[in-house]
Amino acid sequence: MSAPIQATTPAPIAPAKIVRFNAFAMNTVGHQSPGLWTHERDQSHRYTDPDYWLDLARLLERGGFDSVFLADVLGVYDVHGGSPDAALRHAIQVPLNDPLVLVPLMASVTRHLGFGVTCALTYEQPYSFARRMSTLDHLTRGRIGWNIVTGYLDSAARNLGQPAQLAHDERYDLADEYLDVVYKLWELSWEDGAVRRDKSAGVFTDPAKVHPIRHQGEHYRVPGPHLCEPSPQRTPVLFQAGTSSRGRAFAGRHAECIFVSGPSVAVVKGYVDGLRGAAREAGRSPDDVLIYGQALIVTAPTREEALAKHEDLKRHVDIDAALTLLSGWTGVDFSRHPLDATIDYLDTQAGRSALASFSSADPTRRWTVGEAAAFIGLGGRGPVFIGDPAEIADQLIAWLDATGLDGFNLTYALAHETFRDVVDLVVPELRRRGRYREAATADDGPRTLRHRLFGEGDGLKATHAGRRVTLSTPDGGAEVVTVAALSTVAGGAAASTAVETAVLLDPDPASASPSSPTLFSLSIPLTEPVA
Ligand SMILES: Cc1cc2nc3c(=O)[nH]c(=O)nc-3n(C[C@H](O)[C@H](O)[C@H](O)COP(=O)(O)O)c2cc1C
Repeated sequence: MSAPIQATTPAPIAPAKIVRFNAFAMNTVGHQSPGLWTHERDQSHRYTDPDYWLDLARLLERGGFDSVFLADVLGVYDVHGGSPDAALRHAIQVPLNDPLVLVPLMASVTRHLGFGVTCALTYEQPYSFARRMSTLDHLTRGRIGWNIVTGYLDSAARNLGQPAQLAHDERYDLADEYLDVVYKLWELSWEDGAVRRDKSAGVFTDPAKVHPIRHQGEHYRVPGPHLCEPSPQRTPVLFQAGTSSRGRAFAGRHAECIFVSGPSVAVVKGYVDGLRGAAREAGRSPDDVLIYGQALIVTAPTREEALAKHEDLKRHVDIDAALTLLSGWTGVDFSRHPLDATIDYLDTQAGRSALASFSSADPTRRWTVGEAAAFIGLGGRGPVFIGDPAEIADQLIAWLDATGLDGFNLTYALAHETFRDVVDLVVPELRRRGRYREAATADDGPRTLRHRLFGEGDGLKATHAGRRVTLSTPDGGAEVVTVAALSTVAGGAAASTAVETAVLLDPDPASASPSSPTLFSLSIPLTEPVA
């Protein structure tokens, strides 16, 4: 006799992940498609015109993009041929204006779009930088993000008072301490209730609720307090884009959103797995980070039109310009190598991922210099998806499934035509499939960028719960703790007692090594008022 059939509850099916879009731009001509500025339809030569940026902001808002990511470097690309000539001739990220000042402009015509702005921490003191970010977080009503970079161009260091840039791993060590300082300024210096604006009592700020941070580290000494009152997010959403082993460790510790660039599923999947692993090692959930892969979309209403468009774009790629870009990214002067030479990996003091993505990151593929230049010529170091809107949606979803990405950091070939095609053709197709956020309605209140990305909360806690931090205790000792929720440390009434009580959960001396994150190494009671 057969066993009675038992009713089973079917396992709940997880809803399919939405596809996220981020727009990759820079306050310059061309950006990631060297040579394309010469195309008659490209508008990027208008980068000095405020309307150029206002139009882009309105377009991305209409398309429901998570954010616009504004890249930046502080030097010229002079590795190729040992001079800036090629960069100047081909407009390879020069001329280049400041990205930060675009933000209030673009924020003034949008309510939801986030801003991931690149600022190199290497050349600026954390105290003044923290104020600039707080100001922008106020002015955008909580939509600012910071792409944390340490730079990769020696030309930047030489112009900013250093003989050469710091060595690769040292830059990340510096960055860890920098983050330590700015977290303290943003999260711990002002309690939530510090600003009273009490006209009848004549008290604007309660001094008992504003604290020094007394940071004394290897590179920085910052007594505090922070100059700004708490902004909607306090800490801007933290973006990062390094995949070397040191870069991954840094990202695992700090990043909430990560950008990766790789030419194939194999390379990108390797990056994604490594980065999620690094988040786990830092005591966070691997899904606490959103990872966006670089990509270019070439689309049109029909497949034939899209293919023709792609052929037309390819005709404007300039190989010498592409090599100028690649040389700057990698620190290798590719003008000295024939186009048919194969690329091997070597450690340089520039960024390491760019070279690795055409060599060691995929051992099954050997790239020649010419192939790599042609590849990055259209859309930089990511794949190019070509087809009608349905074909594009299929490709995006297939990449998401195969790599574990959360979304795409979209480059353009033609400004702003490429993004307009995405917004008008691809976004509606993804929405039809339930794979894209719905259009914002008038009822959708403005949300902070962090809330919009992670679905809850405005503060760092939304993604940093679970991480381990080292606290210096008042008696000079150190204690490694797991943060249950950053709200217990960050601001508010709880902050005054958090150091001794709420935050000291799960002491874990095993991980108390010098490399442990030292997020809140406070050696002062948080209740201490400003002297
Ligand atoms: C998509 C993407 C965008 C980047 N944007 C910038 C940037 O705007 N400015 C900058 O100095 N570095 C930028 N970088 C470089 C990274 O900050 C980092 O230096 C690089 O990825 C190498 O890191 P790694 O050696 O740890 O792999 C970017 C990297 C990627 C992948």
